[in-house]
Amino acid sequence: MATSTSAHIVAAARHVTIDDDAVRALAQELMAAGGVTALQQQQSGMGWSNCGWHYSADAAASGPLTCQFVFVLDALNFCFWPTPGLEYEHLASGLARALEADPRALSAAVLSAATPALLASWAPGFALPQMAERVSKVRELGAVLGAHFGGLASNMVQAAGGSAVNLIRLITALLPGFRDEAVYRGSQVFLYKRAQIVVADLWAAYGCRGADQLFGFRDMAELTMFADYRVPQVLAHAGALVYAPALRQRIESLQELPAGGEEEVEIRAATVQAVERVAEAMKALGAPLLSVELDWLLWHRGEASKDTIAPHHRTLSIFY
Ligand SMILES: Nc1nc2c(c(CN[C@H]3C=C[C@H](O)[C@@H]3O)cn2[C@@H]2O[C@H](COP(=O)(O)O)[C@@H](O)[C@H]2O)c(=O)[nH]1
Repeated sequence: MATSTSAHIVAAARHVTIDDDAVRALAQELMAAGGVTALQQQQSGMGWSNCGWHYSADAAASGPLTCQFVFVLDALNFCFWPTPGLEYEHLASGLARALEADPRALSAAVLSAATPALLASWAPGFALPQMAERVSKVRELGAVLGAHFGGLASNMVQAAGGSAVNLIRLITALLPGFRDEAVYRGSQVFLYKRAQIVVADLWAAYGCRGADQLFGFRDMAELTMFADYRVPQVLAHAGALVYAPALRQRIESLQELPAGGEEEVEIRAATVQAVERVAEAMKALGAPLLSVELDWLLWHRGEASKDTIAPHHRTLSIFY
């Protein structure tokens, strides 16, 4: 769904285009840089090591805590940029420390009664932007897990029966905070960044299993990349995304783009499409990667270069 609706937008876009020569060049560069092997390294570590988090014991035993952690983390995995220096990994490591201190730290009861003080304790030293919004996202998650799944996100995952698409449908049906949708010139577009990243992070955290195992999925190939603000920054730097001069000027002068506006939706849709095309180009070069795997490669690349390349777009979002 995310792929098809974003394709229509790219065809009609006025502010963003995709440069297919740059797409091919980026694919070649990723191949030359050992993209696939770096990915395999990431896949084993999956960046979890960069959160200083040691729940591999729980994940190896197919425990429920890793799953609970991922759902809470990705319910909050948006819009860090308003707080200088705040990054995803600060929240990830803060949540991990909370769990290590008390395995009940992310129970549905605790989540349902979340307060700004509790969330602040998950990112010590940083003022989380949009705190009221973040508290409501955590309370929403706690209430739904308590009402429908015995308090455990792992029960929600089991209800999806090994299908990533079913899990995304469950998440977006029950948790309004994950309904990352827009109306672009009268047509509905589904981006579902956090709903998809929950599934991909679960898959990675439990060791990229097949559908025959708990926390495994048979249809990860159906997912798109996660339309955030870091990957478009990497694609624009590579010339794969080309912004109209007026838009480029707004982004480079750090002017905010309104959420749901034409420019923001075109950036996100073109990012989804451009990554699909890079994946196609890498497949043609002999490196068949899932869009989610290519996403991680590009995201980690963005983390490494974010302060040296042109700035990312700034939208005060709750979706990414
Ligand atoms: N497309 C995509 N966007 C991702 C992620 C992640 C973290 N996942 C990795 C972490 C451990 C595992 O290795 C996962 O792979 C965060 N974001 C988004 O980036 C944005 C910037 O965040 P920062 O630079 O912190 O401020 C923000 O919108 C945030 O929502 C991803 O993987 N892909």
